[in-house]
Amino acid sequence: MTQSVRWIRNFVDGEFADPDGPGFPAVDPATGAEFARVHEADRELVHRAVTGARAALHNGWADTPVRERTALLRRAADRIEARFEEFVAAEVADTGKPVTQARELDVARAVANFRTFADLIAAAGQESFVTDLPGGAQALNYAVRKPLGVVAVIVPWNLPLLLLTWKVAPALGCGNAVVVKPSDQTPSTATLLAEVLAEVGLPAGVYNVVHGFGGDSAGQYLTEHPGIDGVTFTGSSATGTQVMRTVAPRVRPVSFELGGKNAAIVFGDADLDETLAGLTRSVFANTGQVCLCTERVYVQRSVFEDVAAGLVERARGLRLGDPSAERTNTGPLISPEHRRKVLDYLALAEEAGAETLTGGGIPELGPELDGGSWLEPTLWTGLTNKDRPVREEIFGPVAALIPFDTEDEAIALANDTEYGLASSVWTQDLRRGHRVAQAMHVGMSWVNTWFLRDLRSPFGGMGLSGIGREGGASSLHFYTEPTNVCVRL
Ligand SMILES: NC(=O)C1=CN([C@@H]2O[C@H](COP(=O)(O)OP(=O)(O)OC[C@H]3O[C@@H](n4cnc5c(N)ncnc54)[C@H](O)[C@@H]3O)[C@@H](O)[C@H]2O)C=CC1
Ligand SMILES: O=C(O)/C=C/C=C(\O)C(=O)O
Repeated sequence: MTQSVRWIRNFVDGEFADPDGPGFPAVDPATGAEFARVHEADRELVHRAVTGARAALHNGWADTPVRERTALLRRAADRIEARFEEFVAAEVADTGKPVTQARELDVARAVANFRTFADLIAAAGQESFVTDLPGGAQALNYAVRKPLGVVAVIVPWNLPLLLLTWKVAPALGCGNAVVVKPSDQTPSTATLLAEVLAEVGLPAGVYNVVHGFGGDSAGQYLTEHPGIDGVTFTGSSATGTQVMRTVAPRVRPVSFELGGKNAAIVFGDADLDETLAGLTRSVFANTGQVCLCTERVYVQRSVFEDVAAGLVERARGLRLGDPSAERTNTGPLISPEHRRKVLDYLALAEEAGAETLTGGGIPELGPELDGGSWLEPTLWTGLTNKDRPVREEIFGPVAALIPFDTEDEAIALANDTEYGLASSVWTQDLRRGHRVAQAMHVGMSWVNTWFLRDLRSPFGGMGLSGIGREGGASSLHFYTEPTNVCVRL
């Protein structure tokens, strides 16, 4: 008896569309096994999603009272909690990430994203100014914030649900309709979210999902569509550039969170244990596939050997293996293609004369995981800022350790990059911590911690790392357009 195929479907105008082609495979990166087929949206389906979104705005969603929209966000959070383990299982199947991480980071953050933006939007006020005029008269200026409109939400595969809800929650809360294009590699949780949002009463057409690839597929069809009013995108800098070109003729606003080549600076006075624990997270979390991950570790010469030895020990202690096992804390890379890219950087590092302190190869994890995209956590010394593995985003469980002598030298080395996303500074001298953190040419600068998030704070990068910020008031600004009203009193 042939088993029936499990389909991951597009959600358009309040309904799951029936698959009408061969689709493409959904593959478990831990094993390499196909577990479902994904319905690739064609141009016509993307068009239906965008026009359905526009109709939903006109049919009342954009004018729904804020208290109803925020109540809906809260119900969505409750419903994700009720279906928590389904979301965890879907995220683990798509990414191969450890189940513990999916629970503690990815799905927990999805709930927090909905609740935080419900709170923020419910409490948001509006700008107003009283303007003094000659002769004692006055005018009142106030800005009314309106939804941006139909927002294209394009997200990558590394933190699929976290990044999706980070954008969808404020977008919906501000009264927009969205068309979501998840990565072809991680289609499941966006689809599950469609079920949840329908269950909690979101009107048809307000949330749409179109599956597919980038160029010549759903991503391009969506960004080319004249009916979208803005794009929020997280992914590579190269794709960000492409999206920007596509929307430029129609002058649509973009919010881009792109790549990083993030530095950590470790001073001689840093608490060694705390620093090693922090660096282990910042280099290897999610197998190095977080835009915030550290790939350059600058260490003051006096503690270089201790930091290198300690980090090697901790890297070797990471537990790669079956993602569903509670003890596993490190998963595979997302795909064979991505592992090929990371392996190419390993070869480049060797050519540049790097010493590999640990890792550098493909681990043997047993026959069940042989088809997965596994890679050993890897640390190098002997590279400089001139070498490509120290200049280009690798997006894997790898970092270069580089010594420095003075604070000024550390700042110069860390800022010697075209990216500008995140940094971390490790020191017990808090004056220095503030000073160096502020000198970093980045959007997010941590001191004695990493990836500690307050969702009210601005998040994003400069240079090749992006345009604009999301989080807190920054999200509310991106997902709305102000109309300033000036009344002569
Ligand atoms: N948050 C981050 O900083 C991320 C960085 N990356 C980096 O990007 C590299 C490539 O990974 P990809 O998955 O190819 O990332 P990507 O940036 O190409 O893809 C991200 C999203 O954009 C879509 N997309 C791609 N081309 C598009 C186009 N022309 N128009 C509209 N949408 C488009 C994709 O389908 C996906 O949903 C990785 O090796 C990594 O270095 C990848 C994922 C996240
Ligand atoms: O905490 C967040 O909102 C986002 C974290 C990570 C990314 O944006 C990323 O890896 O792209």
